[in-house]
Amino acid sequence: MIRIAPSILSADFARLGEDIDRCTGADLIHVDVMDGHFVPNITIGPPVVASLKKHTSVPLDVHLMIANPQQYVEAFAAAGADIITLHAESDVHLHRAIHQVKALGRQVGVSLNPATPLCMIEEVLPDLDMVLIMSVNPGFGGQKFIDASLDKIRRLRAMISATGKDISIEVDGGVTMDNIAQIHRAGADTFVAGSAIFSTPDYGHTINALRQQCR
Ligand SMILES: O=C(CO)[C@H](O)[C@H](O)COP(=O)(O)O
Repeated sequence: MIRIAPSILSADFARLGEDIDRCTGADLIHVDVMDGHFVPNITIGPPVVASLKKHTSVPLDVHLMIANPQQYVEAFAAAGADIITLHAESDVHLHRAIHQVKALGRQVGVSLNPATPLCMIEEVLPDLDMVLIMSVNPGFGGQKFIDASLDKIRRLRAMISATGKDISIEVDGGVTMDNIAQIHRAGADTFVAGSAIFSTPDYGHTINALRQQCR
């Protein structure tokens, strides 16, 4: 399975619906929620997710880069998030937060910043639908892929195989036409791409081309 998830962080926020419509062939729409505390940028909240849910049938992959995620999980689930991803660094009670998302009937992911080791999620890995490896320091689009992420993805794929469960590896940050095949070979199956898609004239064509690079 290969999934391409355009990150709307790089879209035109004044034309969000139109930009999403132009993402033909997208498997997920990646929604970056930033609060100015956990990351040094501020983006959007549940009302925008609710509007997107009415606008598109593509599943919404909501990435919470926020402090106190447990406080907001219910609002994002009610707004229509299909996948809710929390940061391991953002909640000391990660097990409780994960099970809060599952109890709301949503798929759950946990994300790790580049400096966070995989052992942070060892105990909860079997409970997850997805692990999101940040391959840039979160907060901004258009950054360069951190090469050390490749080895981290390989090691995570081995950890997941040992669980015997079907858990996705999503990679976010600096994914381009030139490196997506290598990231896929390392073990990732879900690819967030912001500037690589929204800086091109034909988003659907670029999404298809990114997918073809992995074949
Ligand atoms: O989470 C993010 C930044 O924190 C973005 O999703 C990510 O950076 C995508 O942008 P690009 O593909 O341009 O690197």
